[in-house]
Amino acid sequence: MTADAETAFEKLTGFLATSPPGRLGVAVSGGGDSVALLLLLSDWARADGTELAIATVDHGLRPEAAQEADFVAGLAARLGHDHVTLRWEGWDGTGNLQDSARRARYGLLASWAREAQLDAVALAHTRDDQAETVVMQLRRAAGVDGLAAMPARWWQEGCGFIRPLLGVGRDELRNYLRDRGQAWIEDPSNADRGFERVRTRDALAVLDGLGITAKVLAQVAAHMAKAREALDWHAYLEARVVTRVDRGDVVIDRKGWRALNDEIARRIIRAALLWVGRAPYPPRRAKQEQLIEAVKQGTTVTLAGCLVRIEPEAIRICREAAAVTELRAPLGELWDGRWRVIGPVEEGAELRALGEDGLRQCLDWRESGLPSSSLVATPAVWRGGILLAAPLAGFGPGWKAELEGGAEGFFATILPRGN
Ligand SMILES: Nc1ncnc2c1ncn2[C@@H]1O[C@H](COP(=O)(O)OP(=O)(O)OP(=O)(O)O)[C@@H](O)[C@H]1O
Repeated sequence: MTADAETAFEKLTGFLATSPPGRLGVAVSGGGDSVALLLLLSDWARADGTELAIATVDHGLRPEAAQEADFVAGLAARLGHDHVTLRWEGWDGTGNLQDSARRARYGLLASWAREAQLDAVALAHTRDDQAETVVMQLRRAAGVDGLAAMPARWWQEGCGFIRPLLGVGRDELRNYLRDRGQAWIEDPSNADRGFERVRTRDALAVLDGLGITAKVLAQVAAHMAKAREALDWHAYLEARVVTRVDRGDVVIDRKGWRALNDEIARRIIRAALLWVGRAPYPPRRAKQEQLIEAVKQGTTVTLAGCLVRIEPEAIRICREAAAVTELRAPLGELWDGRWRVIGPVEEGAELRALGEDGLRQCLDWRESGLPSSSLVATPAVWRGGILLAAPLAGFGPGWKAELEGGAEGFFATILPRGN
């Protein structure tokens, strides 16, 4: 082994030693980083007796993608590992394509891992990717969380993801591949200056001259990740004291919240918005700060699919009715990503928001103790225009609505996610 190969292999082995997976998935695009990861992991797996399974995502966006998947399949077969190509057909033409493709990729990998009963899926992000992420976050005036950049381990959609090469440089991996005589596919978008990441890569070459190397930037990310972990713990412990979950709402004690350190107070509000509003990302920092100012002034506001309602003693964060008006789900499936409604089987019935019309039919809704603004955004069972049940408003015997993950699910979102 060359020096580069040895360092990369040692770092990978050290990373995996902390919690060795029994069956490991590897996400391989065919690019240099992930081909190197595959080769390194294949050597490690042979020595360790671990089973590897390989997946390539074909986003269906470039004609070459199918050939790239075949290239990876061939390599996996040569190394003696199973390979699957996961196809994405879901882009509806709305939103940011890159972002949608990335989210779809993680979704496809997670469901593959769950089905194949893999303990984790490894991705090939390198120290250089980490450094680029830090610089891109600087541009967004990020705080501790953003500068912590990419975590080395995290859990998403029922699947553990790991990035065992975050401590290894891209050049080391390329040298390793050359030494092994292993080809890879160069992604043409890596040279497209239309992408922020490519421009950032060029900027890093300039920063390098100032001693701000990829290694230094990756260290900054590691320091920030430690700080983030401490802040998450602090926020979690305080949330336990000042916050409770009331059905689907998060209710924060106003006095207790006002006495908190600003950063911790912001984290608790942000967690509540994410959990109630189901958004993949929190609102921008400036928006969060405006919201906090409004809350301090005692003004009720809406943000990120939530209604933040000021009560005499509490800040009640509930789902915004307008955000769920169009949501529909068959009975038995999750509604609004978190509610499961259970009751007698009803032909032709579906889940929709209770809404104002529905609430008018729930004569005893006040007995629920929930404000009408919360109730209108709760799940109800409808057949056409007929309301069959509204479990949270006490309408329809034999029905109940349960929160997926329970109230603890909220507190769990504040806990440190792992670095
Ligand atoms: N089409 C793909 N099929 C399988 N794995 C992929 C694919 N694209 C990316 N990956 C995995 O993700 C890693 C990072 O890829 P890349 O840098 O292109 O993603 P990104 O979009 O910049 O980052 P991220 O996915 O974290 O947002 C790759 O090294 C590989 O492990």
